[in-house]
Amino acid sequence: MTAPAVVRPDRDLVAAEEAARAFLAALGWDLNTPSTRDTPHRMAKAYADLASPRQFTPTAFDNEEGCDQLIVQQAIPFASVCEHHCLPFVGSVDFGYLPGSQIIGLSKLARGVELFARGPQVQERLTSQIANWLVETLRPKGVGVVVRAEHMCMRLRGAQVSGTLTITSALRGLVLDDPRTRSEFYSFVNAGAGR
Ligand SMILES: Nc1nc2c(ncn2[C@@H]2O[C@H](COP(=O)(O)OP(=O)(O)OP(=O)(O)O)[C@@H](O)[C@H]2O)c(=O)[nH]1
Ligand SMILES: [Zn+2]
Repeated sequence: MTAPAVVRPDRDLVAAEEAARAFLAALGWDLNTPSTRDTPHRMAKAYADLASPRQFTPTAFDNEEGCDQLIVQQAIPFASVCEHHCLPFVGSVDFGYLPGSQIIGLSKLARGVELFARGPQVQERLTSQIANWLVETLRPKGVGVVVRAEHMCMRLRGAQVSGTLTITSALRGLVLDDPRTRSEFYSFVNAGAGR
């Protein structure tokens, strides 16, 4: 299992802190108060955290029960960073897959979301990376991923719209090609919408 290409292993927290200090000073911040003295350090660490997914093993099991129905997990929360403005976008992921010879440990779906969310992203790429990862890891008969997110770069600045959700999807295999499976996937996803 490979880490997403967006995560840079060569990060330099000392250089990031110095750059944060120069950046905030250039914007007129007073970095000499007791409260802001350590802000460049905190800022460097905070952004590094946002680009640091926890690694894990995507444990899979033989599909001994011969499960041939969709396995769905709803509302996996995530936080990512818009690569255009370096501001967060936050939301949730709904997953569904039609198993082949293997099923995946349920917690690994949430961990897989984090793996791709923690780094500079656009929502469309995040969505398809999650779907492709499940296809490569599990070789299921089909996969569906729906991502709902609010982008802080739209909420806090620019367009300044609050509560707008962007919805993206990536369907693979039978979830894409078989109308009955696709419709069943969306009925699960829509049943959880608005929660
Ligand atoms: N497709 C896509 N666009 C995104 C995503 N995150 C942010 N953007 C958009 O990236 C675009 C960047 O456009 P620019 O015109 O270069 O930036 P800007 O002048 O700051 O634009 P405004 O946000 O409209 O003020 C904006 O429209 C953002 O809403 C994303 O995940 N997917
Ligand atoms: Zn943005």
